[in-house]
Amino acid sequence: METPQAERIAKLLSHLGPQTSSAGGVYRQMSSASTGPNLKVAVLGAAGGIGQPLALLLKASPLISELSLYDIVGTEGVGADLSHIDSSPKVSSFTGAEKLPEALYGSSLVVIPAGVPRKPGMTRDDLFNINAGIVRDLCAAIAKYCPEAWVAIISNPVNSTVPIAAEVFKKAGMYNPRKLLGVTKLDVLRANTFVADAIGVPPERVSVPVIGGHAGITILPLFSQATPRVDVSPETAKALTERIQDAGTEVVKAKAGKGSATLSMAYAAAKFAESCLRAIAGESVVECAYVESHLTELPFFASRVRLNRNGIEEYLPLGRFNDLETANFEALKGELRGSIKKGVDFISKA
Ligand SMILES: NC(=O)c1ccc[n+]([C@@H]2O[C@H](COP(=O)([O-])OP(=O)(O)OC[C@H]3O[C@@H](n4cnc5c(N)ncnc54)[C@H](O)[C@@H]3O)[C@@H](O)[C@H]2O)c1
Ligand SMILES: O=C(O)C[C@H](O)C(=O)O
Repeated sequence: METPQAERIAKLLSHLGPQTSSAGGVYRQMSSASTGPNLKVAVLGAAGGIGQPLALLLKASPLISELSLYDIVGTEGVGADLSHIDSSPKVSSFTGAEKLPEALYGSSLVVIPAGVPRKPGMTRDDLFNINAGIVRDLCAAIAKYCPEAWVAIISNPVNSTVPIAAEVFKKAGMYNPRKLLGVTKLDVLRANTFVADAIGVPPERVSVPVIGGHAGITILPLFSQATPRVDVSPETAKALTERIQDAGTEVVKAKAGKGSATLSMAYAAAKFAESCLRAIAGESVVECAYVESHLTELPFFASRVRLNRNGIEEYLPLGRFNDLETANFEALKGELRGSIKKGVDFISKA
């Protein structure tokens, strides 16, 4: 049952996000679970382009008791602003490394959008030199101060930053691969949107699994497993695949030096976080995520996973590929393997 307060928030903010095929818009989903547990969620990089709208969306979640905002600069202003919204989550703000332990302590879920974004002409891998160290240090703190937390990584290059996190956690002796998730949800939202346009149905009704990784050709949408049925020519399927693979670059170009996707990413991350919180609360939830995996010969791979209170409960089979998907699957392996190795080596050879 929705509480009046949650209902108000849902109404006030519902214009910001469309309904989804699975269970309604992000606010509606959050409100409908208003009787859920009290959970602390930490956002690391909370004052950034993704962090701020993500924090706003999470402030509307009745599943959250404390929204802990952390950044190396400017967190207090964001926190003060959000704290005036009359929704349940209590906002706490922490700036600077010395405040990180307090920001993390007691968290059930840590979402990490900290790090630099791309500028036109860059690949996600070009961010490695800066973001690898940021993710390493944040994960070392998570290992110390909230080792039981679920960790959702947004910082690019995701194909490498998730293996980095895994290695840091292994070194700390607390690694649980079932609770470490690379956020690839934006690829799913994009696939749903572009396919909906192509087949002439509302995007809310479309669900396209996207597997592989989160960079260029490693992003592999599976139209053959979409609902509703995607009946398009091979040429259209190829063009759609390429648009989904290049969608991040499309936004980087359009922002012309002012960063990469922030608003769509915040929306995707809020929905993803909500799925994690629902799972922590005991629901069974299916999401696509980039995780340590044995479904392929690659040690990390994005696929559909079923989440429950312990993290990943089940790695859903990849299913049958059509010819285009088979070719794309073969094509992505080299790049993804290289990105994983680069992340692992960054920690193990340090
Ligand atoms: N996974 C995805 O689908 C996806 C989508 C979009 C962007 N991204 C990535 O997310 C990251 C953030 O993008 P953005 O647009 O929000 O960038 P941004 O520069 O606007 O914000 C990043 C924030 O991180 C903070 N930060 C830097 N170092 C930090 C540290 N050590 N600890 C805590 N915070 C720190 C900065 O102060 C800043 O506020 C980028 O790496 C970008 O490529 C991923
Ligand atoms: O493209 C980027 O650099 C950001 C993000 O990974 C995206 O897919 O939008």
